[in-house]
Amino acid sequence: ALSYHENWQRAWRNPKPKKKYDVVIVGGGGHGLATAYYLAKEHKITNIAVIEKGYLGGGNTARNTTIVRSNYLWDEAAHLYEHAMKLWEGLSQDLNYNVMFSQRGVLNLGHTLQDMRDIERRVNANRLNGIDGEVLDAKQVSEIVPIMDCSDNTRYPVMGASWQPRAGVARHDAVAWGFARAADQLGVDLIQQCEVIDILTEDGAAIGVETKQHGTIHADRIGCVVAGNSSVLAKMAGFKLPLESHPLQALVSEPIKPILDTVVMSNHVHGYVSQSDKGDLVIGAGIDGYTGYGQRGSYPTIEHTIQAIVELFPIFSRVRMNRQWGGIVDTCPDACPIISDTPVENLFFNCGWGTGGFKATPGSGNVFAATLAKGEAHELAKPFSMFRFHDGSLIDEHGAAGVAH
Ligand SMILES: Cc1cc2nc3c(=O)[nH]c(=O)nc-3n(C[C@H](O)[C@H](O)[C@H](O)COP(=O)(O)OP(=O)(O)OC[C@H]3O[C@@H](n4cnc5c(N)ncnc54)[C@H](O)[C@@H]3O)c2cc1C
Ligand SMILES: CSCC(=O)[O-]
Repeated sequence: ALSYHENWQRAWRNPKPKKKYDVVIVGGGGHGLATAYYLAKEHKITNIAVIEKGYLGGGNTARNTTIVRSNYLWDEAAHLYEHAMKLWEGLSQDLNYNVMFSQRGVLNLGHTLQDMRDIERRVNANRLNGIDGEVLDAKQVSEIVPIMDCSDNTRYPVMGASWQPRAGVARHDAVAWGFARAADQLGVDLIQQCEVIDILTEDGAAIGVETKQHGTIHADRIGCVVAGNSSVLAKMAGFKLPLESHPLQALVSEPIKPILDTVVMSNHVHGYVSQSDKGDLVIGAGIDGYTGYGQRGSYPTIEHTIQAIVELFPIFSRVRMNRQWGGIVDTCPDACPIISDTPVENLFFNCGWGTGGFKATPGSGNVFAATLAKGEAHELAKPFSMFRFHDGSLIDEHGAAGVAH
C-alpha cells in the first residue's frame, strides 16, 4: 500500500521545471492553482508552471476559516464574489474532486441600530444584484441558532442579522488539491519547494524569474499570486503596492458533537465561529494590529476572541481549544483585492485579498486567468486595478469584510 506521501506524490507529477513557459504563476495557493487550471481549461494555454516556495496550498489557503459568501455591498465587489459563488456551486463536479462546499448559510450579526441600518442597506444592495439575502430580527436569528444568547442581558444584545442561505464553508485543502490535480492533468507543471528570489526584466518588460532551487525560468507572462508576500515580489520588480501584511489568527477547539450547523459572524463583538465536519469549532477574529510575517498565534488574540465567542455562546464556555495558528494577510486600504497589470509589461498581480480571499478562490483564478490569457483586465477585474489608488476610485468594503482589517 502506498504511504500518504506516496499517494499525494501520485496526485500530480512534481516535474523538474523547463527553461521556458508561456506563463509562470508565482504562488501555489488556491488562487494560483485556480488561475493555472482555468488558463489551461478555458484558454487552452497549457505551457504553464506554478512555482511554489513551500508545498501546494500551504499558505493562507491552508490556514483560513473557510467561510464562503458573496454578500458584499458595492456592485464591483458583489459581482466578483458572486461570480466565485456560482463557480463554487459546481466546483466539485468541475474538478471531479469533492471540495465539500456546504451551503449552510452565514449570519452577519447586528448589535446596534447602526449595524441594522448597514445590514438593511447591504441586503437590499445584494438583492438588487441577484444575490440571496434576508434581514432577520433577533427572534429569527434565535430560531436558526437556538444555542446563541439572543437575550437582552448581554453586553451587546443581538438585534438581528443578515442571512445569506447559499453561503457556507468548504474544505480548504480539498480546494487546493482539486485545482492542483486538475491543472496537472491538463499539462500544467507544478513546481514545489522552489522559491522565486527575483523577477527578471529587460527594457521594462518581465522576461522570467530567478529561483533559489532551479535557477532562471523564462516566461512570456508572469502572474504573481503570493498573498502576504506580494509586497516582497513587487519590490523585486521595482514598484510598491498599497498593501500591509498582517498576521491573522484562527483557532480550533477539541472536536464536539454536531451543535452548530451554520456560520455566525459578529464584527461588533469581534469574532466568528462555525463547526467543521470533524466537529471542531473553527474560530477567528480580526488581524493583529501590527504588520508582520509571523504565521503563528498569540495569547491576547485567544483571550479576546474567546471572550467574544463565549459572550455569544455561553454553552461553549467549557470547550477546550486545541490548536492555534496565523497566516499573513495582504490587506488593501479599501479591503478590496488587486487583480491588475503593473508598471512592468507582461507582469500581473492578483493579491490584496486580505482576510477574505478564500471565498473568492475559483472566481479570482477564473478572472485572473482571463486577464493573463488576453494581457488585459477581465471585465470583473477592471475595477480592481492597482492604479485605482492613483485616481482615487477605491471601493470601500470594510463594512462587508468579515473581520476588522
Ligand atoms: C487565519 C485566516 C483566516 C481566514 N479566513 C477566511 C475565511 O473564512 N474566508 C475567506 O474568504 N478568506 C479567509 N482568509 C483569507 C484567505 O485565506 C486568503 O485571502 C486566501 O486564501 C489567499 O489565497 P492565495 O492563494 O492568494 O494565497 P496563499 O494560499 O497564501 O498562497 C500564496 C502562496 O505563495 C507562495 N509564495 C510566497 N512567496 C513566494 C515566492 N517568493 N516564491 C514562490 N512562492 C511564493 C506561498 O508559499 C503560498 O503558498 C483567512 C486568512 C487567514 C490567515
Ligand atoms: C476571515 S473573515 C471570513 C469572511 O470574510 O467571510
